[in-house]
Formats: sequence, C-alpha cells, structure tokens
Amino acid sequence: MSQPASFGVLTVSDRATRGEYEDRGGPAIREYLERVVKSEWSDVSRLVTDDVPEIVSALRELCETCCVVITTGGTGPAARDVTPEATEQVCEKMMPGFGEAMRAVSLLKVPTAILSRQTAGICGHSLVINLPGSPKAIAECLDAVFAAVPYCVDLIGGPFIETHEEHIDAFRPKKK
Ligand SMILES: Nc1ncnc2c1ncn2[C@@H]1O[C@H](COP(=O)(O)OP(=O)(O)OP(=O)(O)O)[C@@H](O)[C@H]1O
Ligand SMILES: Nc1nc2c(c(=O)[nH]1)N[C@H]1C(S)=C(S)[C@@H](COP(=O)(O)O)O[C@H]1N2
Repeated sequence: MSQPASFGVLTVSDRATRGEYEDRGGPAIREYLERVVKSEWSDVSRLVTDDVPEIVSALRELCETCCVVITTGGTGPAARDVTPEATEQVCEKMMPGFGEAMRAVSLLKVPTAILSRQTAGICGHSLVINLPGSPKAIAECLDAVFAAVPYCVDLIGGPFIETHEEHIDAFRPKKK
C-alpha cells in the first residue's frame, strides 16, 4: 500500500498574518480536501506574509514532505502580490494549464478573475497549485482542476490518491 498523502496548505496574506482578519483560506482548503479526498491524508498548514523569501522558504519546506501544496492569496496585480513569482522560483517545471483552467471557470463567476496570475508547477515530488485569496474562490478553482491532480501526483512519484467520485471523478488514462 502506498504512503498516506500529505497536503501542504499555505495561506499568503499580510492581513491574516497581522491578525487583521482570521485566516479563512487555509480552513476552506482543508474543508475541500475533507470532502473530496477518499484515501488517507493529512495536512501541514502554514501562514506567511506576502514576501517572496518567506513564501519560497515555506514552499520549500512543504514540498519536502507533501505531494501537493496548495497556496491561497497573493496572485493579483498589486505590488505585494508575489505568490506566482515565489512559485516559479521553487518549481523546476511550470504547469500553466492549471492556471488557465482555473481562470476560465472563475471568469464565468466573476469578471475580475482575469486579475489572478495563479499558476502551478512541480517542485521535486510535489505539485504546487496557486489559488486566489478570496475564500469563495477555493472550491470554484479546485473543482476545475482536481480531477487531474491524482494522475499528476502518480507521474511525479507520489502516493496513490483516491477521490470521492460524487464530488471529483479522478481521471487516469488507461495503460495499454
Ligand atoms: N486568508 C484570508 N482569509 C480570509 N479572507 C481573505 C483571506 N485572503 C483574502 N481574503 C479576502 O479575500 C478578498 C481578496 O483579498 P486580497 O486580494 O486583498 O487578498 P490578498 O492580497 O491575497 O491578501 P492580503 O491583502 O491579506 O495580503 C478580500 O475580501 C479579503 O478580505
Ligand atoms: N474564482 C474566483 N477567482 C478569483 C476571484 C474570485 O472571487 N473568485 N477574485 C479575483 C480577484 S478580485 C483578484 S484581485 C484576483 C487575485 O486575488 P489574490 O491577490 O487574493 O490572490 O483573483 C481573482 N480570482
């Protein structure tokens, strides 16, 4: 049997870090995983400011042990929105289809979805996925890509992830 999957959950928010509001992004990601992931899993959660070295260091730490690291926040056009830059710094391969698919679905909900530069990439044996900071964006975006996540994790040497089919029907191309 393969190892249980460990998911990294990284909230990037100046205001949540300062305590100006309670972080609702991290809990929303964990709730999503609770609903969708059927196989055994655990999470490692972190909260950092919108600062490239801090984000890079948290991503590197999480990618050491997690097969998927999901970030929320810091994807927009403002000066301190730098999560995609930090993601590019740690990933050896970018997976631009994730950002494209999430924006396409989000644009059907809100015109400002185009303002998110969210992306994804591979760091060692870990898939990093950026989500916008808005807590309601989390399920909207993950629903658009999660069916491809288990196979991506297979391909990068991670554990076998099973999903609850009524929520997400994980797609694995059949081997000949
Ligand atoms: N971690 C979070 N928890 C709760 N609400 C959040 C969080 N991050 C963002 N939001 C909310 O989502 C909306 C978009 O926020 P914004 O784009 O300013 O966030 P950010 O730049 O990712 O984070 P911050 O401004 O805190 O550094 C706002 O209404 C904000 O209150
Ligand atoms: N699905 C979805 N995507 C969304 C949004 C949203 O509410 N729902 N907000 C948008 C807005 S208003 C911004 S500014 C960008 C970047 O947000 P961030 O800087 O918090 O990551 O994400 C966009 N993507």
